[in-house]
Amino acid sequence: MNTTILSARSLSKRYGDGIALNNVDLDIAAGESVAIMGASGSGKTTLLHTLAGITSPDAGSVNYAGTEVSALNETQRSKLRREAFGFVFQAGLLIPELTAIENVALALMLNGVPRRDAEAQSAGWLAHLGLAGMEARRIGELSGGQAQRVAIVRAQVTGARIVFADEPTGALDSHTSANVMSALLAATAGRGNTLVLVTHDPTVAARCSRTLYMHDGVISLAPAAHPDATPPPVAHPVSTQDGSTFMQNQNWAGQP
Ligand SMILES: Nc1ncnc2c1ncn2[C@@H]1O[C@H](COP(=O)(O)OP(=O)(O)OP(=O)(O)O)[C@@H](O)[C@H]1O
Repeated sequence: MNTTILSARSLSKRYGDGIALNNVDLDIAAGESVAIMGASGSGKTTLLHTLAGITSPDAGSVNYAGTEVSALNETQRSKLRREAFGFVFQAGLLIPELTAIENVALALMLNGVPRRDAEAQSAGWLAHLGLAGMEARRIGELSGGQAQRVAIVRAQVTGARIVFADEPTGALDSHTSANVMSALLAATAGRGNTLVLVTHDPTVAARCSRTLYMHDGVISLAPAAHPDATPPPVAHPVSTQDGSTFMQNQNWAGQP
């Protein structure tokens, strides 16, 4: 649980006169689920994209499992993203013209898996996340929660060691959001992989093993006095399908 899989050192990123990341240091261990909260514009998405090698920092470095991500060229970074990382975003990255199974299988086929194998693996994973019978539906024929579960399957079907999620439950009602979070945690930290997610929702953050707060491009362990950063309730242990449980959200024990 203590093996660092992703670390950032002195990350800085400016957009014009604005500072999106200001000298950020962060270590994330394999198997952790880390929630990033903070006010709008505080730098959460910039941090997520910089950790994932989508955005290049102006200064500082990101290291993934011994690889200096910031030193890779775009082709190498894109290969790393395809093979080691998965992504779940609020609006989804799903292709509406394709069916659920085609969306998932595509991720495998891009990594060289033959179509027949890709579809067989995808069908297994879709069933695992409660989507059996929906394989042939196009994305528009699924509910928001079902579509997000397809996005989760697609993000981790390639064996992603880290899944980055930006507001994965942002468009969902609270009941569906809780179900999608269960699926996301079971498919990532529940399998020993890592989840880094951005959320405005304290109940979503409370399901993760650690919550970080961003203020003006800086990370802290405590929320600002801002309505977006209301402390989450102490987390309940989350059961996985294999009967184990996730850690509680530890930041809140005994904190004001
Ligand atoms: N591509 C860009 N061009 C210019 N400015 C940007 C760009 N991306 C982000 N910014 C600015 O950087 C700052 C941090 O943005 P970021 O999207 O990381 O914040 P956030 O905390 O994720 O916000 P939100 O919760 O609203 O999504 C903001 O001031 C934003 O306007």
